[in-house]
Amino acid sequence: MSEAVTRPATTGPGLLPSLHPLLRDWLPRQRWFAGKGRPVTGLSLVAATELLPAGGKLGLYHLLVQVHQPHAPVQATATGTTPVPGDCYQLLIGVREALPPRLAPALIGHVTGGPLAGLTVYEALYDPRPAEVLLEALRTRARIGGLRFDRDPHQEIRPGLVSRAVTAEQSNSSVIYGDTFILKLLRRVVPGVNPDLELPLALAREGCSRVPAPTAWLGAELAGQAYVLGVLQPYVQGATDGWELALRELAKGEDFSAEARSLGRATAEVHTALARALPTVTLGHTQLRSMVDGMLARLDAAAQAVPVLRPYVPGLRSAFEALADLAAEGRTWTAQRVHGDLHLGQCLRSPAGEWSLIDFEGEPARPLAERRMPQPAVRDIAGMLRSFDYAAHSVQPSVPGWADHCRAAYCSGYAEAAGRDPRTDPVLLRAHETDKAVYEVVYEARHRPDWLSVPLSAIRRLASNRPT
Ligand SMILES: Nc1ncnc2c1ncn2[C@@H]1O[C@H](COP(=O)(O)OP(=O)(O)O)[C@@H](O)[C@H]1O
Ligand SMILES: O=P(O)(O)O[C@H]1O[C@H](CO)[C@@H](O[C@H]2O[C@H](CO)[C@@H](O)[C@H](O)[C@H]2O)[C@H](O)[C@H]1O
Repeated sequence: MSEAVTRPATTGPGLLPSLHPLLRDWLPRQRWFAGKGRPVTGLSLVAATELLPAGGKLGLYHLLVQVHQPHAPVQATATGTTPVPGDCYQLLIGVREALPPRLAPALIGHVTGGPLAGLTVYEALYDPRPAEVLLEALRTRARIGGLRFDRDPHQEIRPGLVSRAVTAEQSNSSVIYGDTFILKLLRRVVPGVNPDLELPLALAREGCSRVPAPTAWLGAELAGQAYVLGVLQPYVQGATDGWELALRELAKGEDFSAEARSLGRATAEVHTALARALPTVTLGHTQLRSMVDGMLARLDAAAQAVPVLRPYVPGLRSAFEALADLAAEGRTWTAQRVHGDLHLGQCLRSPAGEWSLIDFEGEPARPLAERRMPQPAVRDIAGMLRSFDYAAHSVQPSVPGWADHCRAAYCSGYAEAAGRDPRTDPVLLRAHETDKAVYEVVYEARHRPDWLSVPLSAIRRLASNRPT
């Protein structure tokens, strides 16, 4: 194993003031920027680490930048609504005299003053040389300034793997190395244990092969708090994600239920391994009441933010109250760690037909503590059921019964592997599907307004308690 490399931090005095106007304009335009719709009034530098000095042909800075926005967003949490301070984002900034044409889409701007005056700054992750610097730091378990690069001592990283960008729509940013590894750099970062690393590591310890085992990771220690900043994992070569595959089959009018059934089995295997690896709890009346209160609070916050939801609020509330009623009668449920944002896009099918699950970050907008709480496994099942519905509603002409067949097959596959069928608890399932559809309404209103009609059609069904 190679020795850990330690280099001092260089925080580049005056760095942020010179980048400030450029980043202020550039940040809100990024797909992963979570504070869309509110002006950026200022930025502050949380940490800056020089990875390559700007004096050379290419300068490279790792930055953690806090973004100030007016009216701190109010987020619905399990217990109600909580104001959130300015979000902190991870940036990898390259500095060159001029950008080669292939990097034109990565341009952030030209610096006019300060230590970088006259230079061009750009988003460096998709430039092979900076991406190589990150891989090499992971490979050698480097310590650079406050950054900590680490890796599983049992997994080797070959030096010199060539990088390429992931072009998919993402909440974070990823780069692929030689079709061997994929590195995800988290964009909006928060202190604490991140489930995107925590759960795959726990699953690897359990010997669960449905989730790529983390090879290496990077983090930082800031003001006594640990941050996870990125995870490197094996790249599933030639994989197609479930969303793409489902749309392909839909376009041909083909049934997808055999795949849905194996996805159900894969989900159940992951849940079983998670329940073995990490603590489970029993949810009684008090815990259920607080879970339902969280769902109600998220619904209220969603209806405030997206007015078109308002007529459905009474019907949607009844889905949640029905669950609280069962708890009041003495029913209990088991809760465990779950994926938290499972949908077809989080499922990868290898050319051999094996399904893997990825992206255990949970719903990015939720507080970390909430994402790490044990929850009924049906939360993930509800996410997948919603996803079949999404796929069916996103094509024209629609294929009658397609989503219903997938949903039924998925539940059957789950039951085969887990020994329990989620359909035997319809009240729990409806409440979670409703919570997910409410989340999707907010997500689409914020990120893809053209898609709003997709979750809204489910909202109408769930509010009137109609079957699919
Ligand atoms: N292990 C992997 N093998 C192959 N492709 C992957 C792997 N992990 C992620 N991907 C690809 O990268 C995309 C983004 O990954 P994901 O973890 O979902 O990021 P985000 O949190 O930004 O949404 C996925 O949709 C998938 O296409
Ligand atoms: O990017 P993430 O994987 O973190 O998830 C977010 O974006 C998803 C869309 O890219 C969003 O998923 C919704 O749309 C999907 C189709 O594009 C659909 O399959 C999902 O069922 C639906 O929820 C997800 O909710 C959001 O957290």
